[in-house]
Amino acid sequence: MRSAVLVEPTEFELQDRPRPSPGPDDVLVAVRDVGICGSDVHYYEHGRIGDYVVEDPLVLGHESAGEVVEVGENVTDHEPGDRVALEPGVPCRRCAHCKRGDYHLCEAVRFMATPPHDGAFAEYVSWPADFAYELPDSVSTAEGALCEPLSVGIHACRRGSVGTGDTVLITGAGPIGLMVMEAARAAGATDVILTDVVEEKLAFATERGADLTVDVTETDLDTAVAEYTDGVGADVVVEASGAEPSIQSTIDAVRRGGTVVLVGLASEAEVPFDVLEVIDNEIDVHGSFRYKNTYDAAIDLLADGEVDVEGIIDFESELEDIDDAFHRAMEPTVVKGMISLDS
Ligand SMILES: NC(=O)C1=CN([C@@H]2O[C@H](COP(=O)(O)OP(=O)(O)OC[C@H]3O[C@@H](n4cnc5c(N)ncnc54)[C@H](O)[C@@H]3O)[C@@H](O)[C@H]2O)C=CC1
Ligand SMILES: CC(=O)[C@H](N)C(=O)O
Repeated sequence: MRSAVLVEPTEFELQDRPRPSPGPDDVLVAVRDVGICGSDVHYYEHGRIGDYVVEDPLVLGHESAGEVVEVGENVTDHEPGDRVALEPGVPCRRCAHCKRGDYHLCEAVRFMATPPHDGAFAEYVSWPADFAYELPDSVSTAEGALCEPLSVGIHACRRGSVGTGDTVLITGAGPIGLMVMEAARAAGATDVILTDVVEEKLAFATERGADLTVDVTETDLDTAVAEYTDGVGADVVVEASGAEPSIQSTIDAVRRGGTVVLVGLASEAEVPFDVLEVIDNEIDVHGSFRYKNTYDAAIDLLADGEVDVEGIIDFESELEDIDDAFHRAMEPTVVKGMISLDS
């Protein structure tokens, strides 16, 4: 089968690898659509993210969906022809975190495209059947693939308890910030503010329904949020840029008693944070790591037309053009590139 393998930083090789055989509890999926995530681009450029280092050739891609072509002998809930979205992190199912339901925090998780585990830029993937979610006819496989970043958005909104009538400030209008906006709207937020440092990203956020956008290179965020909320502050702030000044700004922009959710990964682990403001204003600060139990919700929201994920796709490329696709994905105004496979 055709596989795009990262053999060195900035070097993909198209290899012919053996087609995997599904284990007894697995489905074999013919991959149809895979999103290019910022983390794929980071591995491509630098060969590592923090402690995760690409030491051996690696297949990238963890936002994927396709068609089931074979099922293992124990699989009863899928059959060939089903179209499925693949949840990319499979936990051990036995550790304390898994047993208490926090399977996304499993330290032995096998997460696609995180070294040493291969991802989905390949013709076929064999995957545990219970981490393959059937797509209804109305949901495309491109949308199925984008259930992954949408899941990050849903989990972040759950972590922030976003609810009806809330004003939500999202810092960073990349794919994750935009998916947080979709999830926040679906959770009942009535006012959504997005920030960025790239004008085109903010224009796109406005097109997609942001009530207010703030270019933080030109406008003071505190002042803009205070004006919009009559001096109260945002109910929930979701940080989705990873930029240090943006992380720091969350504390001033949230209302007293409000919630800050940190999603963006800072390039340095230590970011100075005003602890006294957190205490004085009784601000809840939550980390948000990937997601758990979000795929069913994501698919239902897509099927009901409650969220739009396909609108963030800038371009689709074939597996053979993956090098070009990664270069396009690096352009600052591009939100989402996809790799599509036909057979
Ligand atoms: N916690 C988790 O489970 C996950 C975290 N992430 C992280 O979330 C962040 C966002 O992911 P993507 O949208 O894919 O990244 P991205 O890089 O495509 O988007 C980030 C956006 O933030 C903007 N930005 C940069 N500096 C800013 C500032 N000072 N204020 C406001 N906006 C600023 C950029 O122009 C860009 O549009 C990244 O740090 C990524 O690593 C992504 C997936 C899962
Ligand atoms: C941090 C990422 O972008 C990636 N989706 C992951 O969950 O590892």
